[in-house]
Amino acid sequence: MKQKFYKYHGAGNDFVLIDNRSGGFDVSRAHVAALCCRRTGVGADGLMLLENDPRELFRMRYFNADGGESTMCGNGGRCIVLFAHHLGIGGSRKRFSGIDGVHDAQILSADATAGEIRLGMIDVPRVEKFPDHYFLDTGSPHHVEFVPDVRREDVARKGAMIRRSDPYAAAGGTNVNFVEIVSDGRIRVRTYERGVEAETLACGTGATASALAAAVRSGSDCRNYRVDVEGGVLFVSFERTGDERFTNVTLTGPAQKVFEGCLAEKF
Ligand SMILES: N[C@H](CCC[C@H](N)C(=O)O)C(=O)O
Repeated sequence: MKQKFYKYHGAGNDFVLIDNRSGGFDVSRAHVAALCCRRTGVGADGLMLLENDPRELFRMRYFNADGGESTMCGNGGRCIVLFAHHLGIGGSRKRFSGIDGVHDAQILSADATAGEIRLGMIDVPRVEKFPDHYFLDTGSPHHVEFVPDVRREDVARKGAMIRRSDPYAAAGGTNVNFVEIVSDGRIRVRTYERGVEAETLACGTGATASALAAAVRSGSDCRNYRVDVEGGVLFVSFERTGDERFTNVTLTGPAQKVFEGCLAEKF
């Protein structure tokens, strides 16, 4: 039987989605990378499988465009919630398991193609501060540095250099975010994504990391951030306990179905 696939994006971060509840999808590195290839495949920043889970509504597995299974994807999390909605799985609130733990999501609005989704992210117990950057894990690892004007940043070159530098190289690399403070509670972010090995139009865990780092850096008591990214606008909210512990972290933003299709027999 031909394998159906679906294409979604969240603020321009785009994904191939597969309903793999019956199992059997070929997750070899070569097959996933071939599907994500923008010239000879479907083309995407990543691929996600929706699978059965023993306790939660479903399980999300995330693979980067290089074919490797990876850590949490925030934009992907919002897209897979809309995908589950389109498959008739669960109601407006959905609880699913990801590689970093359980996520509670709420569909704020949705129609047959688009939706606005609020995604619960994991707690962030620590934000590491360095002279010229921050490092934190919001479900994926993020290097965050603040710059006067993100539009002037050579994200491709600087991002690749930092992503492969020590100490990140030995730990499997990191995503790299360049952040401009627009005002208290508003930032502009550009992200070089590990596993895509390029700048993406948005990175959900990166937008989240950038907002938390901006809160630590500013010392303000702002708890809600608007994050302007190349592909649109995301919103991050959180609670702070102590100086650097973040809980009730949420990432809110759009998810959009683009098309669906069937893979050719041999694909
Ligand atoms: N490339 C990331 C995973 C996807 C993150 C991004 N697409 C998001 O929306 O959070 C990594 O390997 O750490």
